Amino acid sequence: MDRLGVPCISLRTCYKNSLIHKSLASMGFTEENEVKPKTRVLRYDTEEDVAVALAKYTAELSAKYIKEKGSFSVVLSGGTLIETMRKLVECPYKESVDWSKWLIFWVDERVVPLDDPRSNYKLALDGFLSKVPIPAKNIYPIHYNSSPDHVAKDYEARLKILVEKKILPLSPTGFPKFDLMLLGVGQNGHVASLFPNHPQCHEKKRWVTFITDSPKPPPHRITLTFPVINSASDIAMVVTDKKEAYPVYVAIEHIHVKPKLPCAEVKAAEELTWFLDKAAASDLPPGPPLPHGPPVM
Ligand SMILES: O=C(O)[C@H](O)[C@@H](O)[C@H](O)[C@H](O)COP(=O)(O)O
Repeated sequence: MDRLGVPCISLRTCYKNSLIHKSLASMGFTEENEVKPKTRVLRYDTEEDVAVALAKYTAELSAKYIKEKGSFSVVLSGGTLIETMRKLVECPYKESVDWSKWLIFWVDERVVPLDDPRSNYKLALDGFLSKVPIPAKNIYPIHYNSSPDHVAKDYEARLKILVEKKILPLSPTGFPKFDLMLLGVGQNGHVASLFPNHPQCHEKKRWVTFITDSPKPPPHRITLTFPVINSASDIAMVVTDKKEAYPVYVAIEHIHVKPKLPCAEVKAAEELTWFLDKAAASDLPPGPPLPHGPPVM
């Protein structure tokens, strides 16, 4: 927060914006044609502030995408994200959001029955989906049926059918294009169920893959792959814990570490927004990051 209580946007973002503005102005574009910046870092004092900001951001994107394309596809993760989404199911958003146009997917799932307490579907159902009128036919859980490989193939096949039916658009990259992904970050820098030093991070063809030795329990998990994650239009990285301060720092400051941290590999097609509370931002330089380029490797 700055002294006026306004969340700090990274100077690097402001710098990028000013370059974008200059080049647009030289091409004769006006503010109306404004291009979104690629990355924003929003720093808040508390987790409560993050929850408030995340609800506003999500509701605004919902209105924008529904106006533009008639639907809003949202990809959820597990962990603390659902709890941080709590303000979205409260006034004014509970009433103002057009929930009938939402489509819900999961970026990852534990290979357990959907009513198992460890299931990301159950987590979202209990904390979010049961509180808003999203039509059941618009909710696409990752079904547990047999082996992790089979579950992953099944979800990929279902996504392909949605693309064929034009319920989901295909991005120019050849992967499905979701409107918004809401991701958490693990202490070891993982996102979704893509863990450092695991081959799933390098998958280039499959839309959905699986892991049977996840360092975060349970070991069997299904996950969307990076080509799908990075084809999403907007991505929010939501982090509100001191435990994740180091991976947040590595990703935002472009620090070279080996193995690479998955959270540093996330790129949105349009805009990546980091929502951080003070604890999650505590390894970043004080105040907004400096307007320099990535550090020399
Ligand atoms: O199912 C999962 O475990 C997640 O999707 C995982 O990627 C999670 O988002 C991170 O581990 C952050 O979890 P926390 O928010 O609990 O730190």
